[in-house]
Amino acid sequence: MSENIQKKIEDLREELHQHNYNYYTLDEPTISDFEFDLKLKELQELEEKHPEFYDSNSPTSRVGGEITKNFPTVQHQFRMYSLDNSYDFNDLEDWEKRVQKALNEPVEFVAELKYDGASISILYENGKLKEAVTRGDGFQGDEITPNVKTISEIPMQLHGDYPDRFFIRGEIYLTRKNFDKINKRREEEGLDPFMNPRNTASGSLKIQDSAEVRKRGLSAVLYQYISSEFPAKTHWELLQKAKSWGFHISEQAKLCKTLDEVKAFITHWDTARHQLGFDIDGIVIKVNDLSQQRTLGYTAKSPRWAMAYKFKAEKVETELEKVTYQVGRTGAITPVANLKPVLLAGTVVKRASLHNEDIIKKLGLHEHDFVFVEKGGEIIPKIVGVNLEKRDPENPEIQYIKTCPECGTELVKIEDQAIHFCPNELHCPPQVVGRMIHYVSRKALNIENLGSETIEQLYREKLVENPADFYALTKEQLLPLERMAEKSAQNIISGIEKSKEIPFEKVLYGIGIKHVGETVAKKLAKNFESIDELKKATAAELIQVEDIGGKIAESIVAFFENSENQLMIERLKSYGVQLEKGESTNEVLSNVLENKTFLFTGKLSLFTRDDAEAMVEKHGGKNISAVSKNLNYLVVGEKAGSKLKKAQDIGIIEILDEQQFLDLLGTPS
Ligand SMILES: NC(=O)c1ccc[n+]([C@@H]2O[C@H](COP(=O)([O-])OP(=O)(O)OC[C@H]3O[C@@H](n4cnc5c(N)ncnc54)[C@H](O)[C@@H]3O)[C@@H](O)[C@H]2O)c1
Ligand SMILES: [Zn+2]
Repeated sequence: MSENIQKKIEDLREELHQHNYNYYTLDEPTISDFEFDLKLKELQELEEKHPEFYDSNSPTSRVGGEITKNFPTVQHQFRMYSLDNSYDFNDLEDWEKRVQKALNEPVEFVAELKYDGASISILYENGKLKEAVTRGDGFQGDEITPNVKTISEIPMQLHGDYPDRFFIRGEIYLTRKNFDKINKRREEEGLDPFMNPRNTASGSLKIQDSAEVRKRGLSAVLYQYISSEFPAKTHWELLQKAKSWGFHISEQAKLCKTLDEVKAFITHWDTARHQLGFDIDGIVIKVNDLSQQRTLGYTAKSPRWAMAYKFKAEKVETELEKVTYQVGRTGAITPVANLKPVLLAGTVVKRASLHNEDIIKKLGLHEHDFVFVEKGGEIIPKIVGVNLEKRDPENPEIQYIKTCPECGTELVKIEDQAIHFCPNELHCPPQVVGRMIHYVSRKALNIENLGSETIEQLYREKLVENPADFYALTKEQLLPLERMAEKSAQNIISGIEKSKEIPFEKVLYGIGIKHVGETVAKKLAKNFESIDELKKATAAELIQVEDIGGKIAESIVAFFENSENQLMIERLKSYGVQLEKGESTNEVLSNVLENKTFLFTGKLSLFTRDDAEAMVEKHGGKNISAVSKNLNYLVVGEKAGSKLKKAQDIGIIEILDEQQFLDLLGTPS
């Protein structure tokens, strides 16, 4: 019996650890927050009943995030906690009773919107933004100051009578408008859209290049002042002060004298939230008086003086009109449920994604079923169940299609993948267009002004069918297209012309050989002088190249065996596209670093990481991505964190500062 319970507890812990990792580190949760919270609660109850299985590492007693290897690690001077959750008024009333009992005096609350983003702690010294750190595991976080400085709502310089040194905490989030913008751009570049604003905001903060972060257009709201001394007696006053120093605080925060006022606030925002331009996942209720907060204190994971009330995802019932199938630009088939329009979470929903055949089978969908639709963390709502009572027994089960709805080719299903594909890569219309969109995208041939809509039009007019056709286009052919002005036509033509200067490795990525992404293309370009050399290589030879496995090798061979691809390559060559290595890619300055491996960590000030890595290569060395016994040199900038520690532990790795690295190259700085 107790063995069973122990196993159950351990399984739940393991499962929740995995979900934490998906959510906080990968920014790609696989279950809804509600489901996550249910499991956490189940674990909590089991642990309470069985204290013999206590573990301080359990997801019930730790904040779920972690630090990453990509930024300097900073210890939090004041620990960052999570919040206790409640999903109904009963839980909330229980919390209030506990608070009243502990304090035994009147209590006021502040109710605030619970912004759905990523938490941040920012240190200000003498009115200047000094350092911004993520919550991490609550004890230490990633120092991401340059990224946070790109957010215009976070002041670099305060005004008014601010204290000399304090921390301010808040949430970094994305407005729905900026989220849509990002996804529109991704779509134009042929990339998959991001799932939801929360995960995108959190993921954006982890980008290494702050110029790229700036483009994301993040927002911030600040909601907690922390220091060893407080310039006020209540949380509410602190918020007003923070505002006077220049911080963006939530306009909707409300001082509530009673729990009833709090409940009214919650009820109001449960529906009004859909009119906000950003996502909130609940309401946070805090005890206003700071000395009362101190009396209440903290549990292992959360303050006792605060409680989150989380909104449940709204669920509605509607009729399934029919299932249609979309063919993506990579040939992947997505089944889509077309629904009788219904109002859900403030928007009219007509479609829901069904993802793949397995999901349809799992739901056991029949034609014209009445289905339950929910809007969880995802952009597209999802079908979560069927109302069997309303099913007409005459209606047959949904049969998944066997052939491509766009080109009629028989679909294939790749082993251990749930998804069906149309294998007709070269002639299935969405795939043909997808390939051309990929060719012009920023990381490939970077042909500006040639967007996906224009490419679709050109394809419809039968002016282009593969990337080589771009080079035969004339301005006269472009001008009759819808919404095409003289100037934009000219820009497209010059953009195409300019792409002839794009280096070989990018062209190699752009021509769209399956499984050849940016990194593989770079590796190939390094090992083969020209496309002709690459074409001659056998699968066995290709596998000799670092990072090229059997799957990639076979795909490369198959690409060049195809006569249409051969023709396209010859045409690209005749137009002057770079199909062999230019001088810049293999520029060698010396071989002083031959057989030596390098890794850079911390904040570099003499050069950027990209430049440093390029220098290593130009002098015959190699960059590797992790600290291990195979590493010869770790070059450390300011605030190096876990990598430095690990290198010191291994003991045999030479640790250099930036100047010592330059000395090694014999380059005067
Ligand atoms: N779906 C999954 O796989 C998965 C995995 C892990 C966690 N989660 C979700 O994340 C939650 C746990 O995350 P958490 O520990 O960040 O807790 P939380 O999100 O429930 O609450 C704490 C956080 O709320 C934020 N917040 C927003 N507005 C605030 C305000 N006005 N005042 C104070 N804080 C405010 C802060 O960032 C704070 O750290 C779970 O409830 C779960 O729903 C989901
Ligand atoms: Zn097809």
